[in-house]
Amino acid sequence: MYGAEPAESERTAFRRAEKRYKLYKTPNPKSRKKLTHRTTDLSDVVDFHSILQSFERSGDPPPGIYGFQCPGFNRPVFCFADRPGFYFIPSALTVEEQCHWIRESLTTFPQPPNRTSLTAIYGPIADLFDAAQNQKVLIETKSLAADIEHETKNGENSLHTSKYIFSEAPDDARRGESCKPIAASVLLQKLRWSTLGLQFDWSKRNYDVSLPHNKIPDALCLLAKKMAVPAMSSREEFQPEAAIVNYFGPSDMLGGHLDDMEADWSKPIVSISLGCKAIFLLGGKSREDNPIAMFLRSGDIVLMAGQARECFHGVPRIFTGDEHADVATLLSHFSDKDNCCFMDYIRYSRININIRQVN
Ligand SMILES: O=C(O)CCC(=O)C(=O)O
Ligand SMILES: [Fe+2]
Repeated sequence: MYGAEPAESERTAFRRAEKRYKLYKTPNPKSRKKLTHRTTDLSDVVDFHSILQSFERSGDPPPGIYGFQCPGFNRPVFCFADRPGFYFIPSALTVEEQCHWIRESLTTFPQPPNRTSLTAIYGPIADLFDAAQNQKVLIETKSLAADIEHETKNGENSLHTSKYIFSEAPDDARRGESCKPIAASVLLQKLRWSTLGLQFDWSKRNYDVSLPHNKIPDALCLLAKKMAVPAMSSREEFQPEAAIVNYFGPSDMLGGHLDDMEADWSKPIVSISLGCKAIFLLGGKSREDNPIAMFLRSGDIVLMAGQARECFHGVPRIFTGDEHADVATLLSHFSDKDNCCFMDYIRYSRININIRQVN
């Protein structure tokens, strides 16, 4: 009672859970130089894949969880009794579909006019994944830089021009460059998000409808409409208008937050997991509520609608590497020569596509 105040970082139940599951590096007792990962107690993490297996065998879900069959779905959908509006659809996507959306997330989705986490620094840059695959480098070209300065001075819109381009060889690059070339592969590792459809402005935490954008791709729109059905009333259809694609590397995490910039919270956020396994924390309406921890694997889909839209949530942990990532089947689909670059990326990464109705 009279003990020291808890540190700021440990104040809330949500923060304590994040600390419990995040990746920690500790000194390796066997080697003075190397760091090792601290073992994490995963015994409280809900595993919907094993729940699905026993549910299909016996029809009995664990206490506090219920499963139901939704028309058009060949697998049951699960809910928590005390988190209305949250839906978990295990293995919603086939491995072929997962491969398709991983390819799209890396090649098409980061293309201008879609903005990415790199746009603020380099302007719109095209064909990042292709450039990384072909060992290209990003260079700043003096002539283009001068053009853009001229355009900007004349009040013209330079949203579609960038003074940075990818170049084949460092030798070529040296000619026009005014700063050090950056390997496309390094930039790809730094890619954290891209936005589709209506563009989300992270600095204002709002949708900026004045920014140029394309409509959400038709196939993604169709998938989201189909997957949203368990969370929609039978009279309404989900209308996807925006999507945020998150790219996670081995030590990345997404802190506890609410997604509250959409007008109608009765509509779900459709959230697709691809690549390495992760832990998802679903809190309550206060950061003081104890969050539920669950595994998210490639192909799982989560819906958050209604009351669940008011629940804090986050991703404190990604499991990379062959042992814990649960990506063996996925990797085997990418193992041929033409796809090995996707395999190299996804072995150590997770991608999340979350699709939203904004208005
Ligand atoms: O990565 C996830 O599974 C969740 C992503 C998320 O909550 C968000 O982008 O708002
Ligand atoms: Fe979110």
